[in-house]
Amino acid sequence: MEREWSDMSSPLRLALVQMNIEAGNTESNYAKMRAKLEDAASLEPKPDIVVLPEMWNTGYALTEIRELADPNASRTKAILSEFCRAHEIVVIAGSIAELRGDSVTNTLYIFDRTGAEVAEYSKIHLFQLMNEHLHLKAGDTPGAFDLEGVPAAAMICYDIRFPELARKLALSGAKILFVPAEWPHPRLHHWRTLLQARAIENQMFVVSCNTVGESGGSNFFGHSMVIDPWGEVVAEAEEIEMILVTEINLDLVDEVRGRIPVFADRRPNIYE
Ligand SMILES: O=C(O)CCC(=O)C(=O)O
Repeated sequence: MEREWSDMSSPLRLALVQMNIEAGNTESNYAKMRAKLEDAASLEPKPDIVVLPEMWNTGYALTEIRELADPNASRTKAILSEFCRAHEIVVIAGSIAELRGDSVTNTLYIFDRTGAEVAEYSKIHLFQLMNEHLHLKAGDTPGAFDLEGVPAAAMICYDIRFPELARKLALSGAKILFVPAEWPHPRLHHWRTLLQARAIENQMFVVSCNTVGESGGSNFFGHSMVIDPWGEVVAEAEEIEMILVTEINLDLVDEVRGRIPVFADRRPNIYE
């Protein structure tokens, strides 16, 4: 019998595609992504959700990003929607550089098992250290969405430095936070600590998918991670191209929230 997503007692099988991205070479990146998606779909057992990293279509080729970005995400949407429908898999489609009118956004799409687009989220906090603010347009809407009955949310890379955004998403009910990223050396310590902190303080699963290897002059360390609502690392990738596979049970969110009632104990009238 087909499993109901709203049946939280069933484990969810996750596959995180940690890959190297060739900055500026969209053809190579689309071809590689298609091959990795097929690899993920052929895993036994088949994953429920496949997660992709940040800006996988272009990498950080920011000075030529207008020419490279996918106009209205149409190429990306066609490929991913068809993949999801064919394999009955949900895809958290990392993010892509998308041309919208005169601007380029760093936008994440989510497709359900029928291939329907569930939600989109554009990165709210642009990373000045890598000049994102000079080339990209920031989003202004938090990424909360419903994944076939599961309250979920997304942030992109640098966004995880902003606990107030994660808290807002948790308060909206999110039990699982997806974080596509292109997070480079030397800040592995920040990456691991911030992801664990977001999981602990909000008592939710954090599922982060990073890129790996040299790209556009930066070195990305991988270490994609799945962290449970206690802050325990359920799975962590190495510094190589790989698909990180694991299972989670969303029941744990309610259990942890029941044991330490952080949300009930908040006193927002004092600090908000
Ligand atoms: O915050 C960081 O250290 C890395 C962020 C980043 O690389 C990004 O947002 O693309």
